[in-house]
Amino acid sequence: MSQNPSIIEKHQEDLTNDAKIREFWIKNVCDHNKHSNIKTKEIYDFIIVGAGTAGCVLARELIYCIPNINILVLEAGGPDVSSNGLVYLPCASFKSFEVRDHDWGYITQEQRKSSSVDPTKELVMEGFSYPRGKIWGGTSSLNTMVYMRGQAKEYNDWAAQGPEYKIWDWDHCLEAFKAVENNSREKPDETFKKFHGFNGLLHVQDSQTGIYDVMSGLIDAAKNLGIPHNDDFNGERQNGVGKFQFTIKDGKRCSLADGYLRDALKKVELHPDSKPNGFGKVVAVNVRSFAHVLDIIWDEENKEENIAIGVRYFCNGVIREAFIAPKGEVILCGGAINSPQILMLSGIGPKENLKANNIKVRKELPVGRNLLEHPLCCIVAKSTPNAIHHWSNGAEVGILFKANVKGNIPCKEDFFDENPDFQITDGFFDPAIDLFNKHDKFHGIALVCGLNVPSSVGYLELNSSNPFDQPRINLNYFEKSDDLYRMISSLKLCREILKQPPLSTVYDVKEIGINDEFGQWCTNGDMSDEDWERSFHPCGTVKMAPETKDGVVDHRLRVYGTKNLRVVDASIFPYIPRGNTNAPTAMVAWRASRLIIEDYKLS
Ligand SMILES: Cc1cc2nc3c(=O)[nH]c(=O)nc-3n(C[C@H](O)[C@H](O)[C@H](O)COP(=O)(O)OP(=O)(O)OC[C@H]3O[C@@H](n4cnc5c(N)ncnc54)[C@H](O)[C@@H]3O)c2cc1C
Repeated sequence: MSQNPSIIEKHQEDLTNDAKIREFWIKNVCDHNKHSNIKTKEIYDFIIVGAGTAGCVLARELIYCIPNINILVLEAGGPDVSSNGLVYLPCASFKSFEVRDHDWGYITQEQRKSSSVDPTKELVMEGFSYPRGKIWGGTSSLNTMVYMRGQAKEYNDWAAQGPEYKIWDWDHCLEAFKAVENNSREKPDETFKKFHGFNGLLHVQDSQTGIYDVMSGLIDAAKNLGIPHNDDFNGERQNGVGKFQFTIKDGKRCSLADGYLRDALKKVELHPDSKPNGFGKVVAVNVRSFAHVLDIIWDEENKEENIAIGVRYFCNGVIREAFIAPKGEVILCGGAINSPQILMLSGIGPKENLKANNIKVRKELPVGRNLLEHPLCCIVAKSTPNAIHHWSNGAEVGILFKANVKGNIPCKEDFFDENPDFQITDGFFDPAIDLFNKHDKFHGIALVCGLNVPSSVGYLELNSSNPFDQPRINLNYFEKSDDLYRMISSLKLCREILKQPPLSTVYDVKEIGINDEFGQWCTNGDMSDEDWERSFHPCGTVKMAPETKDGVVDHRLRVYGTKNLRVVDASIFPYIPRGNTNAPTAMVAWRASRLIIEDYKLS
């Protein structure tokens, strides 16, 4: 189909601005009847929606493992080369997720609840900005680069959902983690070698700044309280204090676009057509940038079966359609907010929400219902000037332990518990680095407390049937009071750490406050309410589980009640990993590639 060129020309400038795109969409594109003569017919073996963490791994694995196929990758954002290379700079990682061009610009819903501590008090959490990468590499191009997998236990919980889920037990997941990883630790010992991979395309390394004054001060302060040292959070045990490893290579961020997508793009072959003198098929991955997928195209001749045959997308002011070849699949890798949105726009989701938005229900499933997150609160302290290395990526030390459900300071047993549920990540800042944009007047430390196993569960739902409209993101933080008390327990621990030498003695560290309204009860009143609210790890919204247990995809990540349609990204996690979510998502994509390859070869 071709759009009226004058409309496109007129709006060309506006197409870099999200609000304008939405307006343009409503005025010119929404009316499908106006464009019923769409003619473009593109056919691919696989259509991957989203070139994020999962999409990049999947594209690379499929193109190298299945002969003679071609793949279309549709990415709503652009290549990761703009912003003067900002995304590559580890020390700018706390800036890169604020660059509007790379971000979907989501804002969470306001949340109101009565206080668990003082039920007469109503608490209001305003909506806050919720970064998600809209760029090659997706959120791996703007994240903080911490390499953390979580614990064997939770993957075994994934596998415990039924005999067929055994393909997700720790042994299978560890194989996938190792396949993706290329760890460059110097002189790794035998235990390290057992748990790590050295030939994958995702580069992982120790902190490039080494261990320097204030950072080692923080580690010593934690050790003073009896917290054991841990030199590998992805090894035998996860508890303790130590340095993280990072997805960095040669001083530059290694996103999954760097590691995987660029490698996939190297594979280009001309596969001869079977007909004499026939044109060959180009066997390659075709990445189309600024291509926003609107919905799935279904085979209308077999309505009952919900057979996905392609996708509709919006690119350069034109609606296009792309189709899959026989044996092909549509694979959604849009991440935990967008994959459920695309499913719902395509008629797969909770009946009430679809009907409320005039979307025909094809298959009723609890899409968007299991929104899992790691709530974060932040405690801030001043320190002596210039204690931070200017090349630091801001988050280098981790402290993992079991938090106390009654809100007490964790004790020695909690520090040695091998299933920690809490993660403190340091953030060092100085005016030059300006960690949160607000503490620009002093040098200091932020300890970011993250609840790794929250009991509260959120949900997301459509706000409208407009694919450019944001879905409503309801996080339901601290709905269950044990989450709040574990957070309070950990903030109290942070306070004790900050009082310890050498932080208090050598670096003159002094607490300023807890940036969390919900943490007020354990402060001494001297606090600020800014920035408490950041959180970065949404997952679970397209849950992998039996259909009777609120699953949306089965153990092979196929959407229930449909054909030729899978979801492969952080949205399929049935339970949230105890740690960060980039490595687990890449692992899921690698496992999924093996399942897809098996199914392709069998079909
Ligand atoms: C600020 C921040 C810091 C973080 N820090 C860490 C960290 O230190 N360590 C860690 O392990 N994890 C971290 N994470 C989380 C981690 O990066 C993500 O969980 C992970 O990248 C998710 O991968 P994904 O494939 O599910 O989604 P994404 O990587 O978000 O990929 C989805 C892709 O799909 C595209 N897309 C979506 N909808 C459409 C559509 N309709 N049409 C076309 N394309 C579409 C998007 O533009 C995007 O490129 C952080 C996250 C944030 C936001």
